[in-house]
Parts: sequence; structure tokens; C-alpha cells
Amino acid sequence: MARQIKIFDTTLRDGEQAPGCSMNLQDKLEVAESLARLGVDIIEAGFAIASPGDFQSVQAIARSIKGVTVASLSRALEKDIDAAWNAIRDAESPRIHTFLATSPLHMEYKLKKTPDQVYEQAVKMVAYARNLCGDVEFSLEDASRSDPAFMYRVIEGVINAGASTVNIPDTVGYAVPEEFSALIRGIKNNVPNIDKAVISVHCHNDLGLGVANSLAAAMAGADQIECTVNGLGERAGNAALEEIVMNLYTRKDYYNMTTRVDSTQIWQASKKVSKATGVRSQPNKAVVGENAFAHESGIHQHGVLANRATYEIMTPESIGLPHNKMVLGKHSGRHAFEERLVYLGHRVSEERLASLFEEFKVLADKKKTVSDRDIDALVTGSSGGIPETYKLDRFVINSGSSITATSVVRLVMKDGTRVEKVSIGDGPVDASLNAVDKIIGGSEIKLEDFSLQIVDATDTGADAQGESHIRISRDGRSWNGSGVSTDIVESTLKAYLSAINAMTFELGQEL
Ligand SMILES: CC(=O)SCCNC(=O)CCNC(=O)[C@H](O)C(C)(C)COP(=O)(O)OP(=O)(O)OC[C@H]1O[C@@H](n2cnc3c(N)ncnc32)[C@H](O)[C@@H]1OP(=O)(O)O
Ligand SMILES: CC(C)C(=O)C(=O)O
Repeated sequence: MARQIKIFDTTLRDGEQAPGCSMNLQDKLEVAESLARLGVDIIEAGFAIASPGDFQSVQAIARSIKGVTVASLSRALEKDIDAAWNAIRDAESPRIHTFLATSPLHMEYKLKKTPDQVYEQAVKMVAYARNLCGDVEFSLEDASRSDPAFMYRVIEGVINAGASTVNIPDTVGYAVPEEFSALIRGIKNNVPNIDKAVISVHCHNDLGLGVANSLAAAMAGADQIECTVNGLGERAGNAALEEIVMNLYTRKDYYNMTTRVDSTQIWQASKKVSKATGVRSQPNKAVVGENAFAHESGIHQHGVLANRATYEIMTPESIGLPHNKMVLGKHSGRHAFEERLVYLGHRVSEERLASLFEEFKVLADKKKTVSDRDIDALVTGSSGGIPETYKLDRFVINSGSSITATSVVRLVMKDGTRVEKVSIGDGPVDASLNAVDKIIGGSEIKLEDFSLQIVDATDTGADAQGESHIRISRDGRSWNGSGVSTDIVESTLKAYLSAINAMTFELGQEL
């Protein structure tokens, strides 16, 4: 039978301690609702004495969120414990979480107390809290740098005073997994009354080991893990909830542990916390990063299309994402490109696929990623089987606010020769189209309509493509053309030439 690990979420307390991550009351209530939906066992809703706003939000969460224990942090001081209790007393299942540092460094320089004084204060304040609330957690702050023998003594004392959970924090992310699990085993073997309390761990990520240390501690017998959504928290953050849960679920064969968390709610909780704090996870963040289920490389895409398990150890659906993401870019291969064309409803011949794939690779060299709209634009903007009687080879424009625009355009003609002409115009687009007219002798062509739209613009516009649409007419008949490029003069030249090629094809003659 898999062992049940309690998930103690401290996004609203330690997570909020990350610089710039303060949340308002409404945000906190929404995050708390998300956490309840996720199925965490305990929500640490805040530090009630920290400010009137913190008190109010802890109280609001305690009053409205059901089916979960609601905790408030407090120093080992009567006034803090009173504030914590007053904020959480209406919760369905309230918990006072009080703490005191036990490392020589913290005791001497921060608390200015001897170990004996710290012991006495810890025991006294746990007893005080236990008088108010049936569920008291005590944390030995900076445990991983504390003397184990002193810790055993404090733990025994606070359990006797009524603590039902004893938390062993790696406050500054200093621990190493083997060492940290040895510490937990040491506590289990040396504290006589340890069976009367749940052992909890609370690991920070200063050296990137927050999750590894938490899991090592669980293997050594810890039954509660404290963590935050997206790994938010003081300095480099806390152990990330989603990583802990997905480690336990994905490697259940190894850990043989489970939690109450419904992993399919992870994605929504992650997004909710990002929205509330204004802090987005980095794209390569495990489990919830934008790239966690994205594949760009052709070899990976081919493998995933054949069998997702080739490159996915967990499914996007398992964290609540509808599907994985095939990102088309310069590393992508033909299999993924063809699959996307079919998905977008473009069924093309083998020959056309080959030429579209070539165009796609050229585009991918210019853009970081190629979106579905880019692909649509590629398909509608390509020749569509109409022979390219005239093809753009290159162009150079010279334009500005105080000079007449000039454009030099070179076309590849049907017989493979290259012809180049220069023209002036009313702006770079006009000059370029005039140069084309000079090459093909197109004086009878009338430009009926021209529109340009930007597709897939990012916030900065850096990756945008211009999609030009042109209608030309001659002798009362008209033809359309479209072209796509990251350069709007180029997209317009391509659109113009595609309309001219359509006309030439239909009239069966070169101009
Ligand atoms: C590892 C952690 O994450 S611990 C939680 C950290 N989070 C926070 O600090 C956020 C909320 N904090 C606050 O709003 C404020 O710091 C308050 C309201 C708690 C206290 O504010 P102030 O009274 O102005 O004290 P200040 O923060 O400057 O100093 C901390 C005081 O608490 C004492 N202290 C620190 N930890 C504890 C503790 N666990 N129990 C009792 N006293 C403690 C310090 O020794 C210091 O005491 P002193 O004022 O007698 O020198
Ligand atoms: C108060 C405790 C649990 C803490 O946040 C830490 O030690 O990091």
C-alpha cells in the first residue's frame, strides 16, 4: 500500500515572502480556492500578525475555504499566537504553526538566547498554542544547521507540550539529500515520543535541491512536505508542489507514496498563482513551464508522433493540460510539419508538401517559432500549383522621409534568366511594384486592391509576419495574389507576383 504524504501548501505565506509577490485579499481567496480544488491537506494562509491585511486575508480564507486545514504562522510569542488563533479560529480545521530557530547561529545572533532559553520558550509557547487550538505545528527554524542532539531535546519537549506536527526546515537550502534523510532518520531513532507527531519538512531551493531534499526526507520517514505552487518563496524559493507531486506519481514504482492532490488541477493552480503574483514561471520550469510538454526537434517530434512515451515521462493531461505542444521551428522535421498541415485542414500533394516544407524552413530560419497562422499564411500565400513564371530573386530599397523611394528588383524568369530593374515610387512598396512592372512590361496591369495584415505579432512585434493581399486587373478581368514574409515589402512583392503568375497562367501567355 502506498504511504500517504500530507501536502502542506505555503504559497500564501512563504510564497508571498518572495520579493514582489504580495497578493491582495481577492487574489489570495482565489489562490486558496485553487489550492482546495487541487486537494492539498493544509493551506498556510499567511502570517496573521504581520499586518492588518494579512490578518484579514487569513481570516477570510479560514472562514470560506472548506475541506482543508487552514494554518497561520506565528513566532513563538504569545501576541503572535493570539493573532494567529483569532484569524483562524473559524476555520473548519484550524492549525497554529509556531516556530523558533534552533541553530547556534540564529540563537546567538538573531534571538540572542541560550539553547536552554530557546528550549523553554519553544515548549512554553507550544503549550500556550495548544491551549487555544487542538492542532499545533512547531518548526525548528534552520534545523539543517542545528546540533542534532539539541534538536532531539526540543522535539521531545514540544511534542510533550502538545505539538502534533514537528517541522524540520532546511531554511537556507543548505542540506544535501543523503545528509537530510540521515537527519530525519536520526530524529526517528533518537526522539522517544516521535510516534506521537507527524514529521514534516520544509525545504528551500538556494542550491536547487529543495525538491530532492524533500523527497529524500519522505523516503526517510517524513509524512508531511511543505511546498509552494511554482516553487515561489523566499530567495530562490521553496520546493515546488507540482514537482513533488509529479515525482511521487510518475515514480510511484520507486517511492511507493501518494498524496491527496488531484494532479489534473496543477495547471490551473499554477496559472492562478502566476496571475495573482504577476510572476510567470520560466519556460523550462519542470511540470508547469511553457516548454514542459513542448517538442520542437524533428527527431523528438517524429518519436512523439509515433508514441508519446518516447519523449514524455508524464502526460500533459495528467497535470490538466489538454495536449502537448508541437512547436514548429527550424529544428522541426517533415513529419511534424505534415501533421500540422493536416491538423489545420490543408491536404496537399507530396510535391506541394516538399515545396511548402522548403518555404517553412526558410521562414523558420527568420522566426523563432512558426505558428499555425504562419502555416496557414504559407499555404495560402504559396503558388498553389500555379507555375511561377516570375519569381522574386532579390530586392534592395532606399527610402526615407526626405528622399524619393527607389527600389532595385531582380526576378528569375521562366527560362531561368535573371532580370533586374530600378524604379522610383511613392514609398518603397510602390517603387518595388513599379520595378516589377518595368521587368515584365506590365503597364496595362491595374492594382485594384492592396491590404497588409500582421500575423502572429508578439508583444514586441519582433517575430511578426506581414501577409499581403493584392488584386490586379487587366482588360476587365481580375486576379488575386498573396504573399507572406517577415519583411512587408517582400510579402507585397510576392503577393504581386503571385497575382501576375495567376493571370499569366490563365491567359496562357507571358506579358
Ligand atoms: C524562515 C521564515 O520564513 S520566518 C518568517 C519570515 N516572515 C516574515 O518575517 C514576514 C512577516 N514579518 C513581519 O511582518 C515582521 O517581521 C513581524 C511583524 C513578525 C515582526 O516585526 P518587528 O516586531 O518589527 O520585528 P523585526 O521583524 O524587525 O525583528 C524580528 C524580531 O522577532 C524576533 N524573532 C524572530 N523569530 C522569532 C521567533 N520565531 N519567535 C520569537 N521571536 C522571534 C527577533 O529576534 C526580533 O526580535 P527583537 O525585535 O526583540 O529584536
Ligand atoms: C517558519 C519556517 C517553517 C520557515 O519558513 C523556514 O524555516 O524556512
